[in-house]
Order: sequence, then C-alpha cells, then structure tokens
Amino acid sequence: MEEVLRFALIGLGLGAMYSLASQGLVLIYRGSGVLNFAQGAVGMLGAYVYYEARTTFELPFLVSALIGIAASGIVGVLVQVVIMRRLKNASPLARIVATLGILLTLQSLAVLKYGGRTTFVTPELPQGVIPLSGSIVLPWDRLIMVVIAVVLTVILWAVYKYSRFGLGTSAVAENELAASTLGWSSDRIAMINWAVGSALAGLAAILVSPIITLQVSVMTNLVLAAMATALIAGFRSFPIALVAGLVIGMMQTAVGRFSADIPGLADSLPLVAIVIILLVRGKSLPLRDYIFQKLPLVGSGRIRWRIVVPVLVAAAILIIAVPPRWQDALTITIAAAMITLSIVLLTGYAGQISLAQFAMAGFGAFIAGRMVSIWHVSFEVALISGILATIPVGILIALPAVRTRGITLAVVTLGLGTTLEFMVFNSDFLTGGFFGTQIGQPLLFGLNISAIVHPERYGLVALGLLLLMTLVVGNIRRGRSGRKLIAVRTNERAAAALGISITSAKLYAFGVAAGIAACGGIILAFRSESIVFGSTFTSFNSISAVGWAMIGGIGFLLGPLFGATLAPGSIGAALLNAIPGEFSTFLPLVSGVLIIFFVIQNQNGVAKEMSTLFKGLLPKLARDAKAHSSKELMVPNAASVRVSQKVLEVRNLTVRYGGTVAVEGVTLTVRPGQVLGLIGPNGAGKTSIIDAITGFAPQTEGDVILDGVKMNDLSAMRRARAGVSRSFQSLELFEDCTVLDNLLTAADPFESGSYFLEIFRPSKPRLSPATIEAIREFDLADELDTVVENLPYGKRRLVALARAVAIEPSILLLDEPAAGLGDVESAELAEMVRKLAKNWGIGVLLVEHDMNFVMGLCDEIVVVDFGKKIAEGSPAEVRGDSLVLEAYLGAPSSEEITEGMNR
Ligand SMILES: Nc1ncnc2c1ncn2[C@@H]1O[C@H](COP(=O)(O)OP(=O)(O)OP(=O)(O)O)[C@@H](O)[C@H]1O
Repeated sequence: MEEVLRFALIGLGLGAMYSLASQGLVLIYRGSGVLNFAQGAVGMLGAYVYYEARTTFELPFLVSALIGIAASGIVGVLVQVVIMRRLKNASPLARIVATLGILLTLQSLAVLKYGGRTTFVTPELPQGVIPLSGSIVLPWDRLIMVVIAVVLTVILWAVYKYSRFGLGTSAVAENELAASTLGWSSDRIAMINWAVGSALAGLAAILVSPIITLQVSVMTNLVLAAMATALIAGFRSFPIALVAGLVIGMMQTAVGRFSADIPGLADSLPLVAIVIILLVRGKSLPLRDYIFQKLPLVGSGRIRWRIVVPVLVAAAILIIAVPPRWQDALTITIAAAMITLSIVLLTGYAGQISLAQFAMAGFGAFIAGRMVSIWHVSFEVALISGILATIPVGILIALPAVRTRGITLAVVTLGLGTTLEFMVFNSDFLTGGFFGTQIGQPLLFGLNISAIVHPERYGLVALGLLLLMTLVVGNIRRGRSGRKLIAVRTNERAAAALGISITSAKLYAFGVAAGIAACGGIILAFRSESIVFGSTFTSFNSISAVGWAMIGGIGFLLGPLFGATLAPGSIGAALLNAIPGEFSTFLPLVSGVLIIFFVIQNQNGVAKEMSTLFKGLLPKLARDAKAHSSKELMVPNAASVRVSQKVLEVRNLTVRYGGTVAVEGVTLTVRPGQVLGLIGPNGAGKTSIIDAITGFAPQTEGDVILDGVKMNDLSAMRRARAGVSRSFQSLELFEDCTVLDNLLTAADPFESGSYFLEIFRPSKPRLSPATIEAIREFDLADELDTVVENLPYGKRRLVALARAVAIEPSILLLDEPAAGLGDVESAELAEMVRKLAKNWGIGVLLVEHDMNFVMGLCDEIVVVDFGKKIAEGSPAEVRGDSLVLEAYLGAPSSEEITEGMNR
C-alpha cells in the first residue's frame, strides 16, 4: 500500500499537467464550441520553444518558460483567427477535422525538425523530497506543480465567475446569438479563450517535459488524458477538472508501476474514465433544440461502369507494368483507400466520427497474421477471418456511439483505438516484438501472391478487393440501409420518429466499416513477410485517414482514391520521392495543410469536383442521373389506403423537465377516423404531450396505451413502428436529401434484413400507396428530385406531413402543421387531414394555433393550460367554455375567443 501511495504522489506532476491542459480545453470549448484535438500539439510546440530558448540560447529558466508559454498562446490566437473563425457555422465534423489538420500540421513540423527522437529536458524545479511517513515521500517538484495548478484553478474560477469577460464567455457558451445581441463580440471572446487555453497547454507541457521527456508522439497522445479530464468536468467546472486531472495522473502512475507486464494498461485509464462518463451521462436522442448543421454532400452511390471499367483496366496495366517500388506504392494506396472508404460509409453516410479506423485495420491484420503464423492457413481464410473478427470489435466501439454523438464520439473512438494500439499492437508478446509476426509468402487458392516475389499479383488482388469493397459501400448507399444511415446522420429525432432504429443503424455502420478497414489493413500488412504493427496502425494514421477522406470527398465512393494518395508510402509519397530531394518526408505536412484548406474551402472534397467535371464533359451522364428519377416510382392509381385502426389512450400523463412540470395529469383518447384538436396558449404543454406520446420527452408519468397495449417503456422508434407517427413543429426534415429520399426513408419497411441482403444487392426503392397518395394530394410530384432545403417553406411543411403519413400510421400527431401556410394551402391541408381521418381511418391529434383551422376541422377538442386539461368537447362546447375563455384572454364572449385565439 505504501508503495502504491509513493507512486501515486509521484503521479501528482502528471496529474497537474492534465488539469492545466484540460482547463485549457474547457476554455477553448466554452469560448468557441471547439474541442481542440490539437491541444497536445500546441502544448508540445511551446515545450520545444522553451527547450530551444533554454538550451540553444541559454536564457534563464523563467524567461524561457514565458517564451514557450507565449508561443503556444500565439499559435492558439492564429488558429482561431485564421482557421476557426471561418468555421463558426460549420458542422462539428468540419471543426473536428480542422483541429485534426492543425494537429497533423504541428506534429509533422515537429517531426521534420526533431524526428521521432526523445529529448531529455533538464529538471529546473527543486528535486528534493519531503518525507511524509515511512517510505512515503512527496517530491518537491510535484508539490510545486500542484501548487501552480491550484493557484491557476482559483484564478480561472474567479475570473470566469466574476469578471465581465468570464460572464461574456458563459453567455457565448450558452447561446452565441443571444450573447452577441447583448453586445459581446463572440470573435474576441473566442480569441482570448484560445490564447489562454493554448498558453495553459504550453505551461503544462513545459512543466511535465522533464518527467516524461519531449517526444512528438507522446506529447500529442497526452491530449487524450486531458480530454478525459475535461469530460469529467462536464467541459465546465475548473475545480472538478483540477481534481479529476490529479486523480487520473496519480492512478496512471501507480497502475503503470504495478502493471509493467501489461503494456498500455496505465495509458488506457483515461479511456476507461471517458467511457464510464459517457455511459452515465450520454443521452440517447438529442433534445428539441437540436440544430440542423450543414454537412458535406453525399454522392448517389451509383457505380458508373463507363468510367470505372477504363480506370480499372488502366490501374491493372499500371500495376503490372511499373517497377516494384511503384507497385508497392500502388498497393499501399489501394489499401489506404479501403481504410478511407470505411470512413466514407461511417462518417460520410452515417455521420459517425471515428478516429479508430487504422486500429480496426490493424486488428484485422493482427487476426489474419496470427492465423497464418500459428495455423499456417491460406491467405483467403486469413483474410475472411480477419474481416469477420474485426466486425464485432467495430460494433463494440459503436456501443458508446449509441449514447453519444459528435465530438464526444470522436474522443471515445480515439481512446479505444489508442488502447488497441498500446495493448495489442505494441505488445511484444502478442505481435512478435521487434521481428514482428512471421507470415511468410501468402498463398491465394494455392497461388503465391507474395508482394515481394510477385508484387503485380498482390497488387491485382488488392485492386480486386478495393473494387469489391466499393461495390459493397455503393450497394449500401443506394439501398434502404443507406437511406437509414443518412437519415440518422441528418436528424436522429426525425429518424426515430419514422421507426428507424438509431442503435441498429449505428452498430451496422461501425461493424461494416470495421470489416472494410480490416480488409485494407490486411492488404497493408501482408505486403511483407513479417508484420510489424506498431509503426503502421497508429492513432496518428487513424486521425490522418479522416483528413484523407475529407480531402478526397467524404460522401463519395471515388473520394478514397484521391484521399489515399496522401497516405505514407502511397503513390503521392512515391511521386514526391521522384523529385530530387527528401520531399516525401513533407507528405504528412502537406496533408495537414491540405486538410485545413479543404475544410475551409470545400468540404465536399476532390471527388465532388471531379463528378461535376465529368458531368460537364459527358452530358449523357447527367441525363442518366435524371433518368432514374422519381417518375418510375409513381405506380399509377394506388389502391385506396386503409390503415390498421387503433385507439390511442393517454391516461394521467405528466411530463417534467427537471423542476418544470410541463404537463400534469392529462387524459385524452384519439379514435380511428377522428380528428382531435389539442389547443392551449403558448407554453401550455401541447408539444410536450406529443413528445411524451411519441417517446421523445425525457421524464413522463402516466400511461400511453395503443390498442390496449401499454407503450410506456417503448422507445420512440418502437412507438413509431407500433403505428404512432408525428410531425414536428420545426419540421425536422432530412434537409440535405431530396423530397423523394425523405419519403422513401419513411416508406421503407421496418425489417432489418435489408442491412445484410443489400450489401450484395440493393432493393429497388418502393413508395407505399400512402406515400403516392400523399404526393398526389400535396402536389409534390414535380418536387420529388428537389433537395428539401431548396424548397419554399409552405412546400416543406407539406413534405413533412407527407413523410409522417408515409409510414401509414394508425395515429398521426400533427404539431402546428398549418403554421406559416397561406389561406389556400391551409385549406388544402385541412382537406387532406380530413381525408386521412375519414377515408384512411387514421386517428389524428392536431395541435394548432389557427383557431379557424381547428374549429373547422376537429371533431372534438381538448384544451390545456399550464399543463392541465381545462376543457374538452365539441368545437361549439369548447368555444363557450368559461375556463377556456379565461385561459385565452379572459375574453367575455365566444366570438371574441376565436378572435383571441387567432391572435
Ligand atoms: N426541453 C425542455 N426543457 C425545459 N423546459 C421545457 C422544455 N421543453 C418545454 N419546456 C417547458 O415546458 C412547458 C410546455 O412547453 P411546450 O412546448 O410543451 O408548450 P406548447 O403548448 O407546445 O407551447 P407552444 O404553443 O408555444 O409551442 C413550457 O413552460 C416550456 O418552457
């Protein structure tokens, strides 16, 4: 025990550094909404500047330290002003990728100057110890570091709690728009926070460099621990960050001392902390204030054989004809393209950010390599086993994704990938150490395909596999699974409301992507006769791969081909090498800078440019694209629709948001064929009732019963599948998809077999009779191929309604469907709703402020005020009810109430 304590106290230094670096992260996050993956690299830069000032220029310690801290701060300001300011309205993905680009740029600059070597930094703080009890001592330098961390924490806490600037930062963090109307310049606030946050990273790195030495990769990896600390502090509390950082640092040092035989265990501790925090805190669906963000475009997933075949033939000829060095570069490019392709599926289509794809690739290679070295299986068996074994690992990584999204997901995947790297790839015991895993020369169906003896054969096999994987991803994109993934990426709430299982979609995307990455990893690894994992399957490459995907075009099948030319050893490197001089060493730097450039200038990547170019050059292609239009899907005269009729009963419903009681004890019944109005003044609780019925409200009591079956414990998705559909006040359409895709997503059957079958052959899209009917009624036929965000508001409302109807629900809950519509459109809408109820047998619950609309359309009306039901009855009864009159205006007569309600 004494021994544990002794090492824990030594870990205080590391802990203090985590605290400071994480507080820097918190400042940057609160000041600008960016989770800075480059935080470690910015700190590292400060530490190197300090080291140069101290050793090369022999400046005094304090002066050198101040210069180092200032250098980090200045880099922070530059990053904010030059890059982040331009990405203020970009998606979280774009901002994350930008910080990854900065990380790669800074890290490659450092590698160019210092290489991978370790630099020992002379300690400057006092080295003595303070005896505490028995053999337990507290080193002076650790104590000083803790004191610095505590003092800075107190200062930060006071400044951010009491100063004008601190309050401004909080205002910006809560609501940037509101803050700017209060007179705060959000740019200035962001810049100062970036300066201070980055300077803190510099200070932390300078303090810790004598303990952990200066090494490019180590410094950058430490950002994970800082992120874990910041997450525990909820990206908010400085004191909690201080304590959490100290605890993680102490635990890591103590565990590291006693688990030397399990490599990577200590390094994995921050990850464990991250995963636990996410599991405890994560929300499964974003709440109502979910904001639509512009995401990179997604391609159609169609394989244009007229282009693909010549390209394939040219590639094959190239592989056969060029000298072995170039053959290897081509093979590496193909393998990297497969790993990048997995990111197209996972991030481009499904919107899930993963910084673990090289780890997946490495795991596939690990399994395949071990199988060959131990059991001497043939290449095809090893390949398939490697891919199949990696799929569950991908799904495992996805488990946190189910409860989280965006930046936190990026942190988790980075953590899990790094853990694999530390615990498996760097383990001599598991991977064969310095000499690697011996696999000899691979045999494919008895044919020697060794990349050393027959590089052209190996290259062709790689090319074939890339084609296969591209077909798989293309099939997924064009089929139902692709629509589900894109729905999840665009708007999880809307997807759940259509009965799409968010969980299955995410697990599926992670699983398949892991398999594809594994295939790439196996090709990459089997190029030599012994696999050395540590240097290839790194977090650094995982991070880079997201950048390659972005540059190539993260939503396009063709993207990986362009992106992969930036991979180390790829054709891009070979071309740079062909120029006299050591140019290929500049490749990581070039990719870092390109990533930043593309994120700012063109988030759709090279592939989008190329496809536009091709369409311009070959107009027939553009015509082809149109040919597969919606028209063919419009089966003439669909049989009239009759849904399965169910009664919805809501009993004693109560909804709470923390301390606010939004709905209290409301009871109502929606019958088939009936339009029930739900009205009440603003804030009365109407939307909360719809949210509670559909499974979107967080805390509810009472019963929601559909056809005698309680739905209380069902998720939003299950309730939709049971037959309860809804529209949203804010529409929540899949804005960057066409009208047709929005409707098809809803009309797709719920069964999940498509996830597997469509890998091989996508099913033909099919519109349900209800959808076709809705398209006719709402006059949407000419708009089917229009991207929703380009439609006028009135039309978008109709698309939202058509989408809600497309799942052929028994019960339809409409949240202010007439808001913003003109008189003619309103009348058409009323006609349609009536038809849905009378002809189709749907039970409709209608929330609406337009009283003429409600009174003219509803069979019965329920009135709520302050969350309670105050009246119900026919429109005439409600109009004359004194409580209702009072709730609306205190209006004296029933004529005035309709007028008052309409105001
Ligand atoms: N996510 C939330 N967190 C906290 N309070 C909430 C939340 N959503 C709604 N509320 C509160 O619950 C109450 C009911 O809101 P709700 O939106 O359900 O009313 P509404 O009748 O639909 O209003 P409106 O007609 O303006 O849309 C309001 O006081 C609102 O401020």
